[in-house]
Order: sequence, then C-alpha cells, then structure tokens
Amino acid sequence: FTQKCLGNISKMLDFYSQFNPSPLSIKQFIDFGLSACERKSFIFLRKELPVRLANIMKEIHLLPENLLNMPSVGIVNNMYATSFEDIMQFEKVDVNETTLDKFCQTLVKIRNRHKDIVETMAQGVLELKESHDVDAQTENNIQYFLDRFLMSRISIRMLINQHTLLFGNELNGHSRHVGSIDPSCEIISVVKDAYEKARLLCDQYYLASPELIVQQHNELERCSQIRIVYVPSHLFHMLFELFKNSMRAIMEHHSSNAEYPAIEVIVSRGKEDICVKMSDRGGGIPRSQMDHLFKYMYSTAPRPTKTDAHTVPLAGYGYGLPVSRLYARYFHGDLVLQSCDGYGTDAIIYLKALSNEANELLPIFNKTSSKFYRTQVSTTDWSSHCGGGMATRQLRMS
Ligand SMILES: O=S(=O)(c1ccc(O)cc1O)N1Cc2ccccc2C1
Repeated sequence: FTQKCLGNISKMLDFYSQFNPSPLSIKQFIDFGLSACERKSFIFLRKELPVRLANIMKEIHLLPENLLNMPSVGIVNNMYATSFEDIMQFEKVDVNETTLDKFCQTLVKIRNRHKDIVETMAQGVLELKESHDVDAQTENNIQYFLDRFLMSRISIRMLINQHTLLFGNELNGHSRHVGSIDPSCEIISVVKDAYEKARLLCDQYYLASPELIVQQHNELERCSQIRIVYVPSHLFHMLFELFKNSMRAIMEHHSSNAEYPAIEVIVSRGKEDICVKMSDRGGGIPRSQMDHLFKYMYSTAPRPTKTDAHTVPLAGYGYGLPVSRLYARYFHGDLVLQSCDGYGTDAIIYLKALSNEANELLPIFNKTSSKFYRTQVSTTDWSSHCGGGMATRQLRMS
C-alpha cells in the first residue's frame, strides 16, 4: 500500500471524518424505502458511507501500536482504505443510469470484500495475544475499539443492504419487506426458527436437545401476536446465539441424566419495550465470570482445527455474545444476562416497541473517543479489602 495513495486519501479521510455520522431510525428506513428513490439514496450514501468509513478508519489509526502492527489488522486497514477509495470515485460524478448501476455494483463489491472482517480482526487479536503481553489498558482499548468498530460495520452493512435490496437486482424473498426490514415481524416465529436451527446442532453434537416452552404476554392487545418493525436477520442472529449457549449449558450440566430441563422463552410487549427473555436451567456461572462473556480478548481462542470442525462446541469461543449485544444496541435496545450460579441463566433482549424510537446507535470519532485511547489511569475509589494500602491505614487513623 504505497505511501503516495495513502497520502491523497488521508486528506479526504481528514475531511470526511470531520462530519458526524447521521443516525437513521427504523421508521426513516421504512419511509425512505417506501418512497424508493434511487437518486436520493445515492446522493445520501455517497456522502454518508465515506463519513462512516472515515470515522472508524481514523479510530483504527489510534489503536495501540502493537495491535496496529499485527498482519491481520494491516489487512483490515487496507480493505477499508480500498473501499473508501472505491466510493470516492462517485464523489463528483453526474447522477445517471450508468453511475447508479456502477454504484450498486461497487456496494456489492465492498460488502463482499468485508464479509470476513470479524474473523480477520479476531485473528489480529489472537496474533497480539500470542506475540505480546497484553496489559489491562490495552485490553480496555481493544474492548472499546472492537465494540465501536463492529457497531460501525453493522451500520455500514445496513446502509449497503437497504440500497442493494431496494434498487439492485437482488431479491429479499419477501414482497412486503422494505429492504432487510420486516414491517410486521412476528417475534415468536423468529424464536421458533432460531430454536430449530440451534436444536439441529445440539442433536448432532449431544444426540439430544432440550425442549422449548414459549409464551407471550401482550399488555396492549391481549390476543394478538406480538409484532415489531425490525430486521429479522438481526433478531435471528441474537436468538440463535442465545439458544446455542443455553443448549450447551443444559446438555453439559445435565450430562448424566436423560431428562433435560426445557428452555423457557417469554415474549412481552409494553408501551416502550418489547422483551424476549430466554431462561435456562444450565447451572449458570458465578458473577466473577460473567464479565468475561462479553470480553473480546477473553473469548479469542485459536479456532478448532478443520479435522474436528464438525465437533465445534455449540458455544463458548468467538464473538457471538458481544456481537449479539451490538445488534441489540444498534437500534437502541440491549442484551443482558442474569445468571444464578448453580441454577441457570436468563438472557433478555430488549427492543424498542416504536420504530421512531429505534434510532441507529453510531460511534463518533472525536476528541472524546481519541482521548479514551490515551488516558486511562484507574485507581480504585472503593476500598474492598482490609489491611494493605496506605489509604486504608489513613482511613483507620481518622
Ligand atoms: O454462562 S452460562 O450460564 C450462559 C451464558 C449465556 C447464555 O445465553 C446462557 C447461559 O446459560 N452457561 C454457558 C455454559 C456453557 C457450557 C457449560 C455451562 C454453561 C453455563
């Protein structure tokens, strides 16, 4: 990647990273999709995509030296630079049939180029773990960066998918869907679909699987199914991950007996939130372990070799939980785990009930985010053990 061309895009990177990304709500995605004007979408994206790419590229350059120098991180950096350049070709072109078609093709090329970026970044973290000692500050920076980097990636893929599904010659398989969004997504159907797919893996690996008990509680309209304007593939991704974790927990915790406690799912709708709570009696985990489940560094382990690929454990390594939480947070929802050690775990997905409140949550590259990478000296402001430090003695003196 010659210094020269880094030179001329670095000026454009500086220019576009000055703008804040513009978050869209699911309602805006729907309203725009229904009016379906390819020109307006092109005009919006040829600025918004470079803004989002430039914002996260500037942040990549702030990464700790030793991570930035990992081979896989260099590959990711070059991919982003190449995609940024690809879009820059459209900065000043006239809007006509030809440029609109070329733009669509370019978006598809960019989406394909970036399809394995999560694994490539995980490889970069692995390279770092295997080559350097990683101190707490570096681990914190990596956690902060990967949450923002992967959220940015979710948002860029959302914009690309909407444009290519609405205006490209791709089909989304559902006539009433608006791009990747289902205006009346029936949550229980996605729950059952994710359960069946996870159960398949569970049966293959454990030769058995727990049953599913699913109920719904619709505060507003008693009898009807709970529906949401949402991206079904995002909801599926989260539920599939949670089912894999719960099934693995149940099958390993009850490995001796033949009876397995069912997984219980409750779907509820209130005025503001729609919740999907998944409860398992898989033995849970201690509070001290809970934080690790969302840590990228902790869950980065070498991939199982191809030979035992079919025996890949249902869950446990990879970025499934942190990425699922990003999908939940992307439209201002959340994903939380509550575990009772020795009994089991509840996982709750919170979603916004109203599409005008379901706004994209986007990372912004600015002084605040830059400062995060430079300063993080944390001294405790709570005392948690007796004896030891001077501070405690002073305390005792007083
Ligand atoms: O940590 S967990 O409580 C757990 C975490 C997330 C989740 O969605 C469901 C869960 O149940 N659980 C994961 C796991 C895997 C192997 C053996 C035992 C356990 C316990």
